[in-house]
Amino acid sequence: MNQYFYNISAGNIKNLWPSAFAAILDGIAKIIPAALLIDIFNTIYESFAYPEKGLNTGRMWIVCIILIVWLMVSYAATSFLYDKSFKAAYSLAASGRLKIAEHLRHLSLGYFGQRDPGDMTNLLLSDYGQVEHTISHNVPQLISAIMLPVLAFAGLVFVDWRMALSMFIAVPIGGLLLWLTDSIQARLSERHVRAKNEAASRLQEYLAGIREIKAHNMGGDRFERLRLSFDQLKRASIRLEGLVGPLIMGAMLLIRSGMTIMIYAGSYLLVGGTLTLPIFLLFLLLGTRIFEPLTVVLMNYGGMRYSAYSAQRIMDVQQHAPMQGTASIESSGPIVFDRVTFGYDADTPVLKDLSFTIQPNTITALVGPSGSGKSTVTRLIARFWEVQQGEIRIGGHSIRDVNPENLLQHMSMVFQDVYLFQDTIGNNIRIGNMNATQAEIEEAAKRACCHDFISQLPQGYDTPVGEGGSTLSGGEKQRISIARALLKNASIVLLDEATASLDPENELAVQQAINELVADKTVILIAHRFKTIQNTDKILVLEHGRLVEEGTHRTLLAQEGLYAKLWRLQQDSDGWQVKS
Ligand SMILES: Nc1ncnc2c1ncn2[C@@H]1O[C@H](COP(=O)(O)OP(=O)(O)OP(=O)(O)O)[C@@H](O)[C@H]1O
Repeated sequence: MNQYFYNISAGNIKNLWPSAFAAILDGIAKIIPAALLIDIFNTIYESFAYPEKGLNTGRMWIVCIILIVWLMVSYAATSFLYDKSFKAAYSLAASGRLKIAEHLRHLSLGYFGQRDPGDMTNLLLSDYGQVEHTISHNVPQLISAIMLPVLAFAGLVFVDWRMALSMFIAVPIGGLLLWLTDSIQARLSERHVRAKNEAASRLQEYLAGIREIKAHNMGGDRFERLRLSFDQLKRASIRLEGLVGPLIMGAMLLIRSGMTIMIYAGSYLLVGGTLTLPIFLLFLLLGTRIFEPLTVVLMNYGGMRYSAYSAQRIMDVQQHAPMQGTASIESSGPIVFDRVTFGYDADTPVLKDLSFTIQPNTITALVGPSGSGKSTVTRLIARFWEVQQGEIRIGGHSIRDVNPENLLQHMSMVFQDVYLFQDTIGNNIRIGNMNATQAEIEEAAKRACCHDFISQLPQGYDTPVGEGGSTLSGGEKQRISIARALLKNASIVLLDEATASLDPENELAVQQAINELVADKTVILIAHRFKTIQNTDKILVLEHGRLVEEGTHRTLLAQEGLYAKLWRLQQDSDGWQVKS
């Protein structure tokens, strides 16, 4: 139970106090008027039983006034505290979501490779929504449902222990039933969440790949996977409701049977003369009130069990250790790969025993056949993944010890697959430097050869970009990405096929812009077109994740090895054309 509260409060049980306090107050507020009503009844009853005394109107008035004042005070107090509990729930969820999003930023990209994107979206929206609802609605109900019977039992035992016992005797049996079936419910909830995540992932995949699905007329297979996942979700939902529902109904029935037992026992004792009518009425009135919250809680029990699993998933992500490191690199210094072995999956290394040194303020080109590990080298320099063996050092510091934020401050990157955010073009360039002025953004855009096309758009730099940059061409996106890098002006520049998707007209201009960008920088460049790297300071030739050659264009050609072979192949392919 403690773990449950710990989880749903995202590790801070104090967050639940306002709702707990509100719930207890609300519970007491419900009992007091009932007790006062009994006093009114007792006063009237006495006036009939002892007519010589007459009706004690003074007492009646006092009780009525207390009742009115109590109702007003309790209304004000509970609405104030409920307001607090709802606010606590919603702010907990809002800050929790942001905290998780921030935490995710500090995890290595390897972590995301192990999880489905749909799963993460579900976690942040659906799981948090579930927990939010539990804290704002179910936790107050649960606390009230537990506290009320306990307080009532403690009080009623002194009024008439036989009646109190008969009223509460079935409660532990109902609780026992729930406890015994808890593991089944936990398992079914878990399966349901998994099925829901799978359906969300398949749907996301289907929508993201809709272009390919249409282009290749893939309806059948893809649609089948989507249909299967929805089918699985339907079955998991039916199983969850079908099994958990009757169990909860059973527990509810058992608990409610306490009222029947109490009525039976009360009638028996009343007839026997050992119980007075007002006491019997008191138990009858309180009985309906006390078990009401418990019934509501049981109705929502499935949802609460479910949210326990949601909360556990949130905690698991929160407890996943972020990337460590406190050192900072002041000036970039040489980049050293020291016997680095790395695989996205630890059992299949992509880079094997890789060693080389890149001197500061030089341009180093990475070449090699497709899949040889060139992009992986650049991702490791940026510490998107941690290496499994060996060490990468920048300026003498192992990057494992460097603060990841500090490391990335020193790097500008231009990837093959550019992602643009759903924002204006200007703001997408500003990502390079959030403090940049409009003039600086335009200057960077001019140098990256995208100012002209942006200016021709109806809203210029304020033109919104579709999600992922879907409203721009590949070349346009890449130029915007170069503008970002120019704006960042970091000392290490990682260029991954920066000019691959540009038309020949723009390529020259972009090449000039890149030349400006790379001046006095440490540059690691992946370019498939060898003519762009003939003048680089060093070329590293990779094959199957190993460094097979290293030198300048001239020395490598003279070696007549893999580089010379790839160079000749490219020379030949440059002369190819599609024949009509
Ligand atoms: N995120 C990833 N998860 C698992 N495997 C990956 C991932 N990225 C790349 N790989 C694999 O690692 C190997 C090296 O990939 P990498 O992208 O570094 O090669 P590359 O030389 O840059 O290729 P290309 O020239 O085609 O871009 C390939 O076998 C690739 O399939």
